[in-house]
Amino acid sequence: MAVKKPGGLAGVEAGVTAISTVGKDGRGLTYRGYGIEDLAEHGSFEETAYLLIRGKLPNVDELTDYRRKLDAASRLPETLKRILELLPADAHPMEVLQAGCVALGTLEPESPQRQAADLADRLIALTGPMLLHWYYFHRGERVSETLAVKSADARQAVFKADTADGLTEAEALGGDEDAPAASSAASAQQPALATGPAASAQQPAADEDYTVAGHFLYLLHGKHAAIRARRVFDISLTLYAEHEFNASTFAARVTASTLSNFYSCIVTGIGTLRGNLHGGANEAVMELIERFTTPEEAEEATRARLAEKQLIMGFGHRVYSVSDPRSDIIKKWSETLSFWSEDGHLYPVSEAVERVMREEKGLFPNLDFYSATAYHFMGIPTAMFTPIFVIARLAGWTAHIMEQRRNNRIIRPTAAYDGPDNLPWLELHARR
Ligand SMILES: CC(=O)SCCNC(=O)CCNC(=O)[C@H](O)C(C)(C)COP(=O)(O)OP(=O)(O)OC[C@H]1O[C@@H](n2cnc3c(N)ncnc32)[C@H](O)[C@@H]1OP(=O)(O)O
Ligand SMILES: O=C([O-])CC(=O)C(=O)O
Repeated sequence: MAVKKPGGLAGVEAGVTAISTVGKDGRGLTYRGYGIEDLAEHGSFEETAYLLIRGKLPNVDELTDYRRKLDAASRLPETLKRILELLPADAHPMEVLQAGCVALGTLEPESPQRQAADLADRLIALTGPMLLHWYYFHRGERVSETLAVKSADARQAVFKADTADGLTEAEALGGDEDAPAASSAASAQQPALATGPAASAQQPAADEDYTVAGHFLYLLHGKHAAIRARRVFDISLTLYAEHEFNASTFAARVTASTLSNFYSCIVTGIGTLRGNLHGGANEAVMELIERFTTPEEAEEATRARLAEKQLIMGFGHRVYSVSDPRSDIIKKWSETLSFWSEDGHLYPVSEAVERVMREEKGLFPNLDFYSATAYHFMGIPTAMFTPIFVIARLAGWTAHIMEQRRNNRIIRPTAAYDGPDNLPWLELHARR
């Protein structure tokens, strides 16, 4: 008998939400009524996280306070550092985050004084430092201690550089560094950088210049990153922040529906995000495309893989049928970053894979596809791509956990049984 393809709950309306809409007309995405294009172009990740968790965009004072709060929350407790240091160097980074999250839950448990929104802020601020502390500890450094001291000065310098009068576009795009590797193409095709945290007219005072994106890149590289990298990283966090009833969010809601605690919901989310059909796809994309040096090679290999019925990671989507609007945004930024990267050829290589997927399968790239090269061009190790997704999605998970708790009923569907029936009892000695 042929095995039926599982339904995977496709098309099933499994609940109600006021947090986001995905795939209206096959392509749209909104967070609490705001279009993803506006959030990515005009907003920052901190504004997005605030919006998702607190239900409204922050005003100037609220944003200043929120950045200050996240900055203060980004210091790792000593006990947590020691726990992270005990984890093996070859542990999976997503398990490091799960372990870190569980450990934090024992050190700073949920309570009436420490509720979901505050715990989410703490985790959003602390997930990057947790990952990088573990990562650098095994390379002989205790990064979060040394760099936390330096970072206050660095942030001042970054702020002054970003807002200084007379900064040319090229200087602003290049931050404190180099010229692009392919400058003529770069100046012709860069998306505008005039908005967002670096250039916003409402930029808070220098000591509130903390951003999750800037802090992560600073801790990773040990120096402040170019403005363009901080901006693109920030945009990617906004794009990754929320996506309705995707698998990890739904899993977190299932955990919330049993009245479990906040940390357990988040650990569920991290475990579900890890798989290659979901968040793990951005790493799988990188592992594939970095094998190719030319578009022709990529095209040939993609066709061969499709002929073998292999999946090409970073393509397709359960809900979008026309395109993933987040992909259009991150694709442009990946191209821009490619001009400054020694590995810039990976952008035309990616385009070649996209071309074949459209031609052969009618499939479009999802957010994970061009995020991979965007992160790679920023010098981020591939193993950190999915953990970065966690930092962003903490905002969406939290919004959903809070929503589930506000109007809860345990999530417990039924299954159609197709196993054996009416078997006679077998005594122990009679079993084979
Ligand atoms: C941020 C995110 O998490 S986005 C998702 C990231 N995941 C990936 O990129 C993994 C690759 N993509 C996939 O596996 C799927 O498209 C998913 C998991 C995203 C969606 O899965 P589903 O909605 O169940 O789609 P389904 O698997 O039924 O695909 C429909 C058809 O397209 C094919 N298809 C879908 N995606 C791909 C792909 N990436 N490569 C090749 N073929 C594909 C399927 O094989 C299937 O073909 P069939 O009808 O001949 O069996
Ligand atoms: O919605 C989904 O199934 C997967 C996705 O794109 C996301 O979680 O961002």
